[in-house]
Amino acid sequence: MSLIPYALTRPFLFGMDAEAAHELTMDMLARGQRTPLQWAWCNTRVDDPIELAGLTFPNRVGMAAGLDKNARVIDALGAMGFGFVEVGTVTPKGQPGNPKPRMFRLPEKRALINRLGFNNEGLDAFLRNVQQSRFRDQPQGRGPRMLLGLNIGKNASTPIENATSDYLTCLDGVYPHADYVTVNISSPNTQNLRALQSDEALDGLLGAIAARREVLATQAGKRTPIFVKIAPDLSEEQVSVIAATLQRHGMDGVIATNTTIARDAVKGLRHAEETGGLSGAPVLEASNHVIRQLRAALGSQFPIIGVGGVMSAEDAVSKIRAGADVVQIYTGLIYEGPALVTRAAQAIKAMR
Ligand SMILES: Cc1cc2nc3c(=O)[nH]c(=O)nc-3n(C[C@H](O)[C@H](O)[C@H](O)COP(=O)(O)O)c2cc1C
Repeated sequence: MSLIPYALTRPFLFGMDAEAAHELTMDMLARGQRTPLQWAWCNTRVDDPIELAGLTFPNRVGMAAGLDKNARVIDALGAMGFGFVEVGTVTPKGQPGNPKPRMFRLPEKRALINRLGFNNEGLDAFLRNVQQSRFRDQPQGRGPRMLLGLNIGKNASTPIENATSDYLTCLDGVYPHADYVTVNISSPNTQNLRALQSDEALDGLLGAIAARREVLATQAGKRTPIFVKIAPDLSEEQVSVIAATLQRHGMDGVIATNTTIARDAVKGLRHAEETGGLSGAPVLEASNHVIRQLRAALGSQFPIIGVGGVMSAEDAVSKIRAGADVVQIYTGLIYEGPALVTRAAQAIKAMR
């Protein structure tokens, strides 16, 4: 168990602007990781291994993308007991993202709205950080190690017609270093990005990615699984077309879902009308609905990573019941702290 209860830390962090609190926490995690300070937030990793997409996940709770966009604190997050940690979204070149303020708390609904816009230091810095992480050095004989997912996107300045080229640049870079790669086509904060989820665009993008993966697999001598991350704001028709396209191109899994642009659940609240993606409790049902549709369309064997609104152990269980094989958390970590990781992983383990 961690030494400092999050109940003591949270009021301090919530007293600050949301992005400033994020930056402060990231700096603290970066300084403390791989040192005795890590005891402040570490949890024993729940041992509940599962085979998925040819990988052994040590348990079924992961860190969702977007918290650690530059892959700075992989080891700190690993110490929280996650079975897998996804970092990024990284873009080929560094970029500042949207003007601040661009991250808002809606505490009445345990939610966040963000329009960060893939602020990150770019692929080279990202890969240097990934290579400095030490989580793969875990001694043998202590169960399967944590897995690392690397999440890729496109620069804001790249016209959408050239998006494929950005994804391929990132894929080339991250491929040898990833346990899995996530193709993020569902952020609401990069203009037209979500249009890549539509039939022809998706077909073209995934065709190119699948072809490049064959080349990379030969070069690297390993076949790295590729997951595709989708939005919750899709019709049933769109979900079924996406499901068929993923299978046609031999993708290894789907991550459902990203943040939502819907606001019905938060109407009237302070910040509710801010532009961006809404995450946390209000997105749980919408995400679970997409997961149920995906499971029906994809059959029982296709890997589904469920994400969106996991704020409690019960929410994590609801995602598995909806058809997810494993789950990820972002906003729940902000509201509940690292102890949620263990609680969720234990509750899922108890379902067996
Ligand atoms: C501040 C913030 C930044 C995010 N950045 C990314 C990102 O860069 N790439 C990505 O794939 N998802 C990103 N996400 C989406 C999360 O990974 C997740 O899919 C979404 O927030 C729903 O999960 P949650 O309700 O547990 O937060 C971000 C979410 C938040 C709150």
